[in-house]
Amino acid sequence: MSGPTPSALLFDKVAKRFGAVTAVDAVSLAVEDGQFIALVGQSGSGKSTLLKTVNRLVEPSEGVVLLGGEDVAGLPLPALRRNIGYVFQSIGLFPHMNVGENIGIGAQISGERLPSARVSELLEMVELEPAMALRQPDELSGGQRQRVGVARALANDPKLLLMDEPFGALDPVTRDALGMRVLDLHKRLGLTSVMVTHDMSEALLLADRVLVMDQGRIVADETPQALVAGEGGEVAQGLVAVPRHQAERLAELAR
Ligand SMILES: Nc1ncnc2c1ncn2[C@@H]1O[C@H](COP(=O)(O)OP(=O)(O)OP(=O)(O)O)[C@@H](O)[C@H]1O
Repeated sequence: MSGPTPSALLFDKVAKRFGAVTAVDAVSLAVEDGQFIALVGQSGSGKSTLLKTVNRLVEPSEGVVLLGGEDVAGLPLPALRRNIGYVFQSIGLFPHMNVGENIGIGAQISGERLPSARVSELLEMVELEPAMALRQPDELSGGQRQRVGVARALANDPKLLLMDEPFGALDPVTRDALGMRVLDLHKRLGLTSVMVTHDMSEALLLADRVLVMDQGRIVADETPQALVAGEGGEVAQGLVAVPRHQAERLAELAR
């Protein structure tokens, strides 16, 4: 008899200490297949550290992270990272490689070559022209570079997409457009997505589940609807107050 389907991602009492600093403090959490999670919280609350325990850019001091029921600590790093899309703010495109080569870097590391038709398909997914494949990264705008970062993260058809402040450096219009695009891809490709963001309004508008971190712990785990309705406790409501006050001030201007 087979047991229940394992969670897409499970953190079991995960802790990470850097010397005297406890960055992540005994976090237990299950992320189910197809969820879009936003991880919010003030600077230094442990969001990035928790996210990085999944692809083992950070090794936990205690606890385990299970990906589809498998302990990530027991998986060979290349195989683990091939199955996880990872987008981060500084993107990290290789300057001496063109866009197509950057998108295919994962395949190249595995000794394979991403077919140019696949590169074109990935560029179209992020609303870039296929001809962009031949450009160098320094010939792109910041928004275009970040789109290439998303295309690269999706190149190997991952089931899990991790994003660490993916749109943090973008202007608000580009940020909004790319966020909506990623949400569309999340649904269309059947991804499970976890996004770290400072921006509560971005979290409320994109995610179906918002986790609030404070001093290494998850202090709220709510739907956007519940947060907007005032649930989640003090820290969460402190963050929700920012977009709420902005919306009220904008409404004042319209009167
Ligand atoms: N490699 C490291 N060495 C030492 N301390 C670290 C390291 N990485 C993170 N920390 C510390 O761990 C704590 C949590 O950091 P983390 O980057 O996870 O927070 P965050 O919520 O993602 O912050 P931000 O939103 O500013 O990126 C901070 O006190 C930070 O200084």
